[in-house]
Amino acid sequence: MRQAWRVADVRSAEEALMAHLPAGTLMQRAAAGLARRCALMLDQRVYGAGVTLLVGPGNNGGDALYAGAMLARRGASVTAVVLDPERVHQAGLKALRAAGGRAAATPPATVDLIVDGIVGIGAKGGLRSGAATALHRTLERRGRRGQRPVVVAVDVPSGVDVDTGNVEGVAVRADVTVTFGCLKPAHVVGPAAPLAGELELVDIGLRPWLRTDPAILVPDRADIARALPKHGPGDEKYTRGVVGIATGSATYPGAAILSTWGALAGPAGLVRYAGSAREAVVQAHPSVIATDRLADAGRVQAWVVGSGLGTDDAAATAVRMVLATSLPVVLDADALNLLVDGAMADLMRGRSAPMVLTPHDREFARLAGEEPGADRVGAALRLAAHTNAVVLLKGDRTIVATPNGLTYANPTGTAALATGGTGDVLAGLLGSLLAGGLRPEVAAITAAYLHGLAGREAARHGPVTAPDVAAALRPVQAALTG
Ligand SMILES: NC(=O)C1=CN([C@@H]2O[C@H](COP(=O)(O)OP(=O)(O)OC[C@H]3O[C@@H](n4cnc5c(N)ncnc54)[C@H](O)[C@@H]3O)[C@@H](O)[C@H]2O)[C@@H](O)CC1
Ligand SMILES: Nc1ncnc2c1ncn2[C@@H]1O[C@H](COP(=O)(O)OP(=O)(O)O)[C@@H](O)[C@H]1O
Ligand SMILES: [K+]
Repeated sequence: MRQAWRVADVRSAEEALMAHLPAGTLMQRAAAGLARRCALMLDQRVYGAGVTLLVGPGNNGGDALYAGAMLARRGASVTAVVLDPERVHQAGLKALRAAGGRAAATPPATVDLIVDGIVGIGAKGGLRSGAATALHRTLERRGRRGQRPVVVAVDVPSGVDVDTGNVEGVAVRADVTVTFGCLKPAHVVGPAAPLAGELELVDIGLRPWLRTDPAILVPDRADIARALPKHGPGDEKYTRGVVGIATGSATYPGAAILSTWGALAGPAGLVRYAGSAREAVVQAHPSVIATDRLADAGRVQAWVVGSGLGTDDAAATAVRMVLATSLPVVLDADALNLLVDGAMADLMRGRSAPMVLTPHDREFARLAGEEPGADRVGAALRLAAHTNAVVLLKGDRTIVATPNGLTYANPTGTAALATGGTGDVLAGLLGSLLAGGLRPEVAAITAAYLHGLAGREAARHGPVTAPDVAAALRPVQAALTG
């Protein structure tokens, strides 16, 4: 599990660590890691390479200057575009000059590599106009072979909000971000996350000094493989768990087919369907046991209710019946819209069994009374605390937040999933994982992770539809569990 810490926690840890080290040690460690990655980005052809440092007024600029000095010593032609000469890191600039580098007001003609040292964890808002102009000008330059310059961001891509991952205004889009000590939220959530490009974490000895809980957890393949239930010779369908699906309708049978499809790709031993799309579901999935009425559905270990259900009386009755059980529940799409009703919301808040709400931004706004806004993690945590449910807030980097303050971010998102019906597949899979006995937050992040992998897998074969995503869920799990 990768972990991200907020700026205040990083600063406290840095202070504690620095008290034990000679001045400047941390910056030297950071710069060495940065220079090593820059050389790699130049395919180790450092001699003669055109390197432009964009240098802001703080320590982020200092990192860039020391790394630039190391590259200059290896024969690179290094130019520092200093944005605020009065506040530049003087010792760093001196080191660069001593190594044969130079400072200039504008970038040189040839730029193979841009080092973004404009601003790091001291950033406020989007890039200011001077920095934005220097960035754009440098990006217009070309390298020795006429190629566009590679962009390496120092710590974070400049211009992003480090604690929330929000981006307002101009920000750097990096090919690689070399960060120090630990990841920060902007690397893993919000519109900032894709701007970081590939992430490299340089160990500067900070980890033992990070004494607070991380703000965000990011699972990797091994975490997800571990979380998936293992089946053995003693298992039969009921021990694996049964998932009940109350989605879709005669008007929207597709939602029912897609959510049962997602459920069938999960660990549950049996999928039951209850609703007015019964015939269509059985035709599409012969292994599903289907009834018209929820009351006749039989025993399950978890329910999925919502997508394609509509918001009429029958839909409200289905949601109420599911909420009245003491089973884990996934509330998706129309179920979320019905929760806006006060009595229904009270019913939800009064439950003690696990619940997962799976809103996209508009559903979130209806439920919470406002859009998730700039701080998506904060917004998801507030809704989770208010509803006493795990909240899976969909997006490019889907967030899972728990009522007791834990946050996960999914790293496998892909824009290929931004197509009708993929959310239904996700809800079904999530229900199957709940029925399989996973804790709700683990089920939620596991579902999001697998769903993202399936989206990526489906996209390898062309434009993606929701059935493609459902069909890819099994092969991606097979690849994951080996
Ligand atoms: N503190 C430490 O021990 C270490 C810090 N390191 C580096 O130091 C950085 C933090 O340095 P600082 O605290 O000096 O802060 P920064 O270098 O991130 O920012 C400093 C200044 O940038 C300007 N600025 C803020 N927002 C801006 C914007 N949107 N557009 C243009 N300019 C803006 C402000 O004048 C601000 O004071 C880290 O990100 C990392 O790169 C590393 O050297 C590792 C060790
Ligand atoms: N721009 C995007 N990039 C990556 N993933 C996205 C994007 N937009 C939506 N998604 C994902 O696609 C899925 C869409 O779900 P949802 O909005 O409920 O669609 P539907 O109701 O059509 O099934 C979610 O898993 C969401 O995280
Ligand atoms: K930066």
